[in-house]
Amino acid sequence: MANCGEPETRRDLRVFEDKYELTTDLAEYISQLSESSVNDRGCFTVALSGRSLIRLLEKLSEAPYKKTVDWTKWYVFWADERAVAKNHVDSNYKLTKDVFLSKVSILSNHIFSINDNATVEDAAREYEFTIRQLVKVRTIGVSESNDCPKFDLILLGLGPDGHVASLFPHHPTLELREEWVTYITDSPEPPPERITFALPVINSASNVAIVAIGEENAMAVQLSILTDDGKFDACSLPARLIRPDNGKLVWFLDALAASALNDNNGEPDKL
Ligand SMILES: O=C(O)[C@H](O)[C@@H](O)[C@H](O)[C@H](O)COP(=O)(O)O
Repeated sequence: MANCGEPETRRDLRVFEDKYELTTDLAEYISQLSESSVNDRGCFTVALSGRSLIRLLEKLSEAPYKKTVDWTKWYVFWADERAVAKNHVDSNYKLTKDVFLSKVSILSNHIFSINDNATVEDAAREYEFTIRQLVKVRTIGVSESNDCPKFDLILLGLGPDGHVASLFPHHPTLELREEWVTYITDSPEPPPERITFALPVINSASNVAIVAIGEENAMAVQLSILTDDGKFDACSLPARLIRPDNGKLVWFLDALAASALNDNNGEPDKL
């Protein structure tokens, strides 16, 4: 069993009555980060993942955000993608396009989807190369502590097994330190072939949000946020390894996903 080290517990928890309240606050959070990044750096780089999480982004295509967000300054990436055609129902790109990208005015040359015409190995290498070029010209920032890209925001869904992006429990990808983008061919959830950001890239972001909805995620949420007792194997729960070096981590939870938290191991913000 690999030992990935144990993150210190950091809790910025936002717990909402239901998915609708969560969606409203998430949209506001993203729009505020977009505004501050555009003010500070002239652009906003965001990497997406998840399925239900991506569906929540539809809120940003509605009033007031459709008009108030400076979409032309957005650069969109995927923290993970499935190795399927871009028009396949399982494609994260397709889902994002259908529910969000097709409804806002992000420039098409600012949308960095992953090549669906290459092997996963080549697609991962190509994607990392693209990101390296954008870091060179500082469209994507660079981490102060290593040479990793510093995305303004990385949005992560959470699987009931504690996976984030396509980083699954006990998978060797959790050990990667040099690669920025990697691939797997043995995903425990279909489809088996996927491309994913490695942990150092996620942990170099300025902001990371983990979004979990529903009772099926309650145990993974509880174990991810649980105070370290020194014995917990973090690699059994990749979400525990999300610890931005210099950035902020926020958990967005609906009441069902937060239902296994209690006063001893979590103190959700009162909203
Ligand atoms: O392509 C994927 O399968 C996703 O990126 C995946 O890894 C996701 O993060 C979790 O399955 C939970 O996602 P949701 O909670 O957003 O559905």
